Amino acid sequence: MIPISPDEMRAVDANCTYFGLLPIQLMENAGSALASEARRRARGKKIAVVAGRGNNGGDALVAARHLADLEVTVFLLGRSREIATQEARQNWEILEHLNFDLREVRCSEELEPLSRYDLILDAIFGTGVRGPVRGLEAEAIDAINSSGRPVLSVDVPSGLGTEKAVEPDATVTFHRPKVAIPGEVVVAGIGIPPAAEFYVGPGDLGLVARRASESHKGENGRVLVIGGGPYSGAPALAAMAALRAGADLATVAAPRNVAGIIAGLSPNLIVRPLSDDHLSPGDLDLIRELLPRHDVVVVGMGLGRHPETREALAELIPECGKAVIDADALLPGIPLQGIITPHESEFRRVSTIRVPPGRVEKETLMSFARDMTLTVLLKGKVDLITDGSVVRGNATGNAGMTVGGTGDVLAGIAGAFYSKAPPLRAAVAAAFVNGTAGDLAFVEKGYSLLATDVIEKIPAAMRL
Ligand SMILES: NC(=O)C1=CN([C@@H]2O[C@H](COP(=O)(O)OP(=O)(O)OC[C@H]3O[C@@H](n4cnc5c(N)ncnc54)[C@H](O)[C@@H]3O)[C@@H](O)[C@H]2O)[C@@H](O)CC1
Ligand SMILES: [K+]
Repeated sequence: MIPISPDEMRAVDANCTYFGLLPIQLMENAGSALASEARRRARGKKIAVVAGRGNNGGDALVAARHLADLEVTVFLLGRSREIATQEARQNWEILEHLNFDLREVRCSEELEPLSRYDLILDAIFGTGVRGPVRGLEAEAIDAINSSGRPVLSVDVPSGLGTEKAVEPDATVTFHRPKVAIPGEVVVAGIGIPPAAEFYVGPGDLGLVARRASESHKGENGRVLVIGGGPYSGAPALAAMAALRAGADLATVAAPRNVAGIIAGLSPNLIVRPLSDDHLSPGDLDLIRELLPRHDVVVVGMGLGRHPETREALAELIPECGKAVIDADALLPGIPLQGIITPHESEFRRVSTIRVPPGRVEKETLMSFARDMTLTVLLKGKVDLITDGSVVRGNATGNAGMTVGGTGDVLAGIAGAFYSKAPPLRAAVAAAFVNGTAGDLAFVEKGYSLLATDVIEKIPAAMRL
């Protein structure tokens, strides 16, 4: 089984909630699995639960209820009114109502009896531990380690990754192995089906959209859009979407015939006119000047098919660093890198793989991405996103989004996220935000929906 980091696990949990699989259900499953393992290991009836005030403690409170036929004592570190989550509090209150042996611990002396138990469940901290462990929690870790009794850690040994951690006999970890747990590890399923890790949700957004409150202008992404020619709206949509998705700066490099129109569309955009009515090799010096001042290049929308444009792209794209490649830049023979955002016929064109309509299989997409060292976001009813090793699906979006321009919006959002996150995470979150913004716009506009309506809903989609 592939290990999972705390951040990724938090994203899975958040997505489960979005799909209606609630934390209280997962906690019940976790506590039940934990109780089975504890029962298997306990050499006697006396079980001590040492619980912190987060959900890790909550898991162990559930286990205490499942072990009610044994002699269970719960040591809660701190006061019950300080329990941090609704789910853990609810489980504490059940035990209180049912008169379980509950002790609110305020100093480490109250943990001395630990050496008299047959098994200790360590549930002080799980994946939510932050910074150094001090005070009562540190003393409780010492008390567990010096108890001389068998210890079963819940999810991860408490304090793992900090200077002070429990050294258990074994750990029951939930769903998937967590990174870097030493010693014996038992992985317990908690009812999260593979589909809950395949489909994209707001947890994926959490993995890219965090912004440090003290960040400066430019630190949240500078996106250069290269597009336009036959079309003027496409690059403007991509650039506006990048700004709404959190980029600090969006520059559009566009052919001179449309540069003025684009600049007139929004005062938020910086527009650099190219030398001709299409992108040509003569523009490369200007673009090379712009590249170091941007983090990501979003290229292709509305460029048209002039042979000189093709020549310019072939030379330019390998110099772009992080690139989101879309539409008219998706041609065979033009080098690809970073993220590509084809719909199905563009995918056929660029990959030269013969697939019947509606039949791009996950495996085909993955092996193409792997061979080309690319992240592919294949737009469809369910978008498929892969970097060749992981494949994800995005089911947000609606039939109203077949209107022109929504693909440009998606590429712009992907550009904004790619400035801050690795390509797979950026593409996954962009697909979710674009589709969700489209769904919010559809509620108001129905089939009259326009790409600009989708852009206006990006902020609401990002608040999910
Ligand atoms: N969220 C979910 O859907 C699920 C979570 N689960 C459990 O929840 C755990 C994560 O729960 P939480 O996110 O509540 O976090 P934890 O229970 O790991 O710990 C967080 C608590 O400890 C406090 N804390 C953190 N660092 C501290 C430090 N250095 N010193 C003192 N106090 C500190 C926090 O203020 C918070 O109250 C997982 O490990 C797993 O056991 C499971 O119930 C399964 C489902
Ligand atoms: K723990």
